[in-house]
Amino acid sequence: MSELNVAVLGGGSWGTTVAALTTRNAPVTIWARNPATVDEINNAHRNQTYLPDAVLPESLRATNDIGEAVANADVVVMGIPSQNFRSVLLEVKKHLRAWVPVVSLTKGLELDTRMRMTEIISEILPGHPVGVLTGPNLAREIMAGQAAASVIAMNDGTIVRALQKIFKSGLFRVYTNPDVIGCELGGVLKNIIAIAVGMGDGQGAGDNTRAALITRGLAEVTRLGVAMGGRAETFAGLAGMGDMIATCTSAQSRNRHVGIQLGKGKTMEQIADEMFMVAEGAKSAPAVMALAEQYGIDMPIARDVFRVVTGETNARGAYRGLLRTAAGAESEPG
Ligand SMILES: NC(=O)C1=CN([C@@H]2O[C@H](COP(=O)(O)OP(=O)(O)OC[C@H]3O[C@@H](n4cnc5c(N)ncnc54)[C@H](OP(=O)(O)O)[C@@H]3O)[C@@H](O)[C@H]2O)C=CC1
Ligand SMILES: O=C(CO)COP(=O)(O)O
Repeated sequence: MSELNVAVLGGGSWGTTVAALTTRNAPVTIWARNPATVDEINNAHRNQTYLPDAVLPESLRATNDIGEAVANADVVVMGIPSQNFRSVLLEVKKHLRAWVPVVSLTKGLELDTRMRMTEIISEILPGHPVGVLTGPNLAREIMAGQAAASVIAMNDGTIVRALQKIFKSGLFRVYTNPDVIGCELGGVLKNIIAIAVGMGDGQGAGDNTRAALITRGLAEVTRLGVAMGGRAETFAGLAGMGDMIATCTSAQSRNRHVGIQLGKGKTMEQIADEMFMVAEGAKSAPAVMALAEQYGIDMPIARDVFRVVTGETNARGAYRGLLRTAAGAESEPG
């Protein structure tokens, strides 16, 4: 057992899962804003809303006092959706000791600024080591005891190895990677492609179509990711292709679910009304398109998802449009 105290912020599906996994290696306090969630984790060792079938470790302590969670933390883990990330981090800043590493679990961009979560951390907490934990990691499956692999990405080679030891366990293999930008963008951008795949699946598209969308999707995600400073090989690894496959093919994916509902003819408003969990791809699509324009990258699949989630067209129209696009060389966009 490590002596490092870990604070996980966010009592949703993934925050709770990472907190539960990490109790195997370190003392963990999870902060959730909802007192009922805190009470349920502390007393019933469950989080029924987000992880209905899971029993949580008794050693996992929950609080809704952010200061209590963070003041003695040696590592802070942020499991907060991207549009709320900054406001929670500003609260963290009031209580955090100097130089404590901050790890993001979040797979989205801030809409107003187009910033990655690690950029927000560096802006608000300058000097703190910053990393991401990311990969093909569907929360419920991991809580059900299925094996999975993930990547902890950080620039500092010494700290990243210490963090690897905190997060890894028998069925949860954690690899290190120095490419923070590539790993983070792999997690963000695959969500948009999962919506596209869902849109096809919702309209009854075939397996060949799904494979084509995933492959061409990965190509456009890689082009933007490399232009923004990520390494091409990262997008062929767990944080890129791995997460793309899991999210684009899983019945558990919220982003793919949004796509399926769009494919069946529902509007984003109807889907959002019926969903209580976050689907980051729908939120981040405008920021992704703005970045594609800024970096001069053609992203036809992401563009169609953007047009559907913003109501400019519907899934049927977008799908027909994709089929009308003339194909060039495989190495080219389109
Ligand atoms: N679920 C998964 O399998 C995986 C998710 N991720 C990523 O992890 C991030 C978190 O997602 P996930 O846990 O799944 O989301 P969920 O939708 O399951 O839960 C979101 C959580 O965030 C909390 N929250 C939202 N806004 C605030 C706020 N302002 N202050 C405090 N808490 C807040 C919610 O609290 P409340 O309940 O009170 O509303 C809830 O506990 C996302 O970026 C997602 O892409 C990454 C890998 C896997
Ligand atoms: O990031 C995830 C799996 O790695 C979770 O995907 P969804 O948010 O689409 O459920």
